[in-house]
Amino acid sequence: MSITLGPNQHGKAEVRLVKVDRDGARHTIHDLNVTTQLRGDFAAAFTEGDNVHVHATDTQKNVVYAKAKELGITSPEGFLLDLTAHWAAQPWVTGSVMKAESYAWDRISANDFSFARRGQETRTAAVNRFDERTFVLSGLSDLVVLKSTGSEFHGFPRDRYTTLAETTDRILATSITAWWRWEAHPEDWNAAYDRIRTIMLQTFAEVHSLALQQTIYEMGKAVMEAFEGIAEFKISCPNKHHFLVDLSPFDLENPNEVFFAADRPYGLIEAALQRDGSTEPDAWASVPGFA
Ligand SMILES: O=c1[nH]c(=O)c2[nH]c(=O)[nH]c2[nH]1
Repeated sequence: MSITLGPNQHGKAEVRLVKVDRDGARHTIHDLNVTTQLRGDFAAAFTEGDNVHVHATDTQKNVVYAKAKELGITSPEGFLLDLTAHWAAQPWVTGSVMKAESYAWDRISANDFSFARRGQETRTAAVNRFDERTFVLSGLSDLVVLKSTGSEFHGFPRDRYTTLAETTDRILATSITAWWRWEAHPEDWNAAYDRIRTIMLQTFAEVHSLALQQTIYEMGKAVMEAFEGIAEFKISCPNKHHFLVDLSPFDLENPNEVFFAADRPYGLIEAALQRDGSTEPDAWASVPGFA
């Protein structure tokens, strides 16, 4: 009996790429999850552990980031064709498969550099009756927003464990989960929801952020200023880090254009805002994570 190696391929899966086109003040973003796989004369790596032909998956990842900078992205198909052409020209490669998921973002009103991810969020509500008292909570979850500039983070303490560089221009991105408690009901629940969502998005877009902490506080404050009937506002926001890719090994500059969108770990910033310091712990008892 002989065992032979059949079809095989190797590559990097789920390369999270965010490319910001910074042509003037109005930015455009491309948010892709790219998977690359090569086929060709690579059998020896499987059968012998001989890597002499292997295009390392790490190299394949680097090509994704470098080509995003060198050639730009106009469509997922166009970008994948560019990657395919690159690999077709390399030795030992006889075939490949390049795949991408593309996440769509809508511009937040007229803002030049703030976006909300399309079609992700959930509107939430909870009515909790407790000892003859009825509490109404409204909220939303998974409202994903990103601004490609207008965000800084510096001035934090440094000690021997601190490695984070200070920045005056970074991507700020988060997925908003928020709840608010109504002390007085609005006239129209649906209109109130739409308005609150808009206020949160506008505030995210317009506040020049010195920290995600500041941004989420300002969002809650703006909502509570617009709706006197809201007595408490609670918000939980992961800081979805976007790391600038170092393209200098490829002799490319990267002036805040090509980013690695990391999924974990993430910062987690949470806050509760209260009108006149009032809180009703019973009202929150049934909302996980928001006790
Ligand atoms: O907006 C931020 N808040 C933080 O508390 C923090 N910590 C960190 O590493 N990056 C950031 N960003």
